Amino acid sequence: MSSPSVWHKNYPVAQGNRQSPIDIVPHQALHDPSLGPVVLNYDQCTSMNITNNGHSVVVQFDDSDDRSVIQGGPLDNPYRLKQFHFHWGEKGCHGSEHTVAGNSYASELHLVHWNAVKYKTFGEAATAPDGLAVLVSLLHKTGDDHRWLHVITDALYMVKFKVSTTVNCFNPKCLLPSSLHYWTYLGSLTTPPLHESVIWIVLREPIIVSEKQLGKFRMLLFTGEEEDQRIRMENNFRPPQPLKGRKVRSSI
Ligand SMILES: NS(=O)(=O)N=C1NCCCN1
Ligand SMILES: [Zn+2]
Repeated sequence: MSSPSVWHKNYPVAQGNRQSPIDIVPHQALHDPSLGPVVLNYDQCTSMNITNNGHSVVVQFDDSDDRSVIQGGPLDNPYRLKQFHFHWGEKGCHGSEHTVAGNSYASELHLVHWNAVKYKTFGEAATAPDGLAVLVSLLHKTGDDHRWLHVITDALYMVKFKVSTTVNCFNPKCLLPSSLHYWTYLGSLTTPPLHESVIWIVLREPIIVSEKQLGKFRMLLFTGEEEDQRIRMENNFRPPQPLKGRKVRSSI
């Protein structure tokens, strides 16, 4: 994938008014008492496979019905879970896309949902201003393993190259922190085509992961087995973008 600094050449919206990620400044966020809790109804068995798609590792879900949805919070409809994926760095505490008061985390989990009430397909929703909702878990590196992340990190060796393997009955609720307090703002996809179609819901509390678990993400490759070059998949994060007058609201 090309560098974020040149994306605007092919995707002028990269310099738009609601781009993501952003730096979240907690004391500048507006507490909005009308913001209710986000409600997650993730059916256990809609996960299907884990894929190295050449720029991240993605767990896909069966989104043919409303078994796994998010609703409430800033959302006017239930949004259907389609996939989750991660962004990470090459070392230390860099790798998240959103930052909090200028501080980045080692990695960031994106749970991608689409508004199947208003739109017929994910593709259609992905170009609509209220089409997508992405729930974010920030991954903080300390010493301890995350007890459930190992289910994903233990499968990564099977998708070292750009391939896919099955993942059954994985409920991503286990990758969220105990508190569902969040910041929310209107933004975009953080990868091309950078559509300005995402309602972002960033959970305030990070989850704790270990260096060993992060290391397993970093041994993934951007390249396929048949390619001569072996390019490690790391630093697949876009840096914070200008706020352009947007307001970030807080649930608490
Ligand atoms: N990092 S992101 O904003 O979630 N970007 C995405 N691009 C395509 C499909 C889903 N998500
Ligand atoms: Zn993402």
